[in-house]
Amino acid sequence: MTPITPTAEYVLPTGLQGPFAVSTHALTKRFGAALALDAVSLQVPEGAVYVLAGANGAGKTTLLTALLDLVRPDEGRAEVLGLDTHRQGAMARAQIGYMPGSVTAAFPWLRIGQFLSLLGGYYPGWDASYVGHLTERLDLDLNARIRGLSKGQTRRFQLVCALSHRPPVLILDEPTDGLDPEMRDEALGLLSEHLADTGGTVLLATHHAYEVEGLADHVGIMRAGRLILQTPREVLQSQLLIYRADGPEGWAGPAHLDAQVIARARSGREIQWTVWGDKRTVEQAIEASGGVVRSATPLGLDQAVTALMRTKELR
Ligand SMILES: Nc1ncnc2c1ncn2[C@@H]1O[C@H](COP(=O)(O)OP(=O)(O)OP(=O)(O)O)[C@@H](O)[C@H]1O
Repeated sequence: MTPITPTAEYVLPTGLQGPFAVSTHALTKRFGAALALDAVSLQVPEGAVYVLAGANGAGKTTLLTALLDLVRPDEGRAEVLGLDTHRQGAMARAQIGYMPGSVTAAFPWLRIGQFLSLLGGYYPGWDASYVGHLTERLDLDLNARIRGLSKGQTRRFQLVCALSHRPPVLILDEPTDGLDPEMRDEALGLLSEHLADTGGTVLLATHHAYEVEGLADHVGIMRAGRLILQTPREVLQSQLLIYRADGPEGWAGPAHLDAQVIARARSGREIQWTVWGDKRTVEQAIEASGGVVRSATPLGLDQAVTALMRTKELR
């Protein structure tokens, strides 16, 4: 099959409904000449597991760090649970469990247990037994010094720090990066338990959407500083389908589809379209052109994200 990259511009609806646990309003950030965030208006509904995808350098980390007020936007503003992330930064951060994308951990001379005791002092509802449960599940030695941790151990330690105070909002930057498969499953299991216990909201950036296939219910895709799409998962599944169809010798499919073709491929007489649009409308267009639709199937989360990331332009 030879995929054909479309050249048209696409307009995809968002359809997101509030209240939003995290929202940004035309957030813009420049690093010199580089436009890292271009008027980003993110909307993460309360209780959502929102997956933020995008190629390297798309602006995901800049967006997440702006929510922590670690990066100051040039324009626009952001809110977490209704708190302005700059003017009410300390209050907003108290609501957030944050796992950074980098493996650098603070206070490298401390032991894990010492650091967690220190952290607990900032949270009135700190539950030491829950923290013990987290460190045990992620196989962390409380006596280990932070500076001596491997990359994967540091990532596990960072995840414990993010979850330990049971925050209502989790912001996780590549949470499984550096984890071996067993620890990745353990980490995702803890995340799932956290969600069941707290009913909280998760915003996570990842290059591996398949890992959160079972958790994610909202998707946002960034490209070159722009949020080119954000949508509930069920909209993705009902609107973005792969159509497999064939027709008589020489059949090339409908000249025009009243929907947005994300990708096309041909194998012998079978043509495959990845299309965003109303299923019945697409099927009727294929049939009207003399084709027979053999199947119309939704894409898995990872497939959908990859297909949408590859399109030339989404607005
Ligand atoms: N501190 C900085 N100074 C200068 N440019 C920066 C800085 N931080 C980010 N950038 C630039 O901003 C853009 C967005 O970077 P960002 O790290 O947010 O992307 P990303 O989507 O998280 O990428 P990745 O998937 O590789 O982690 C890139 O062009 C990057 O080079």
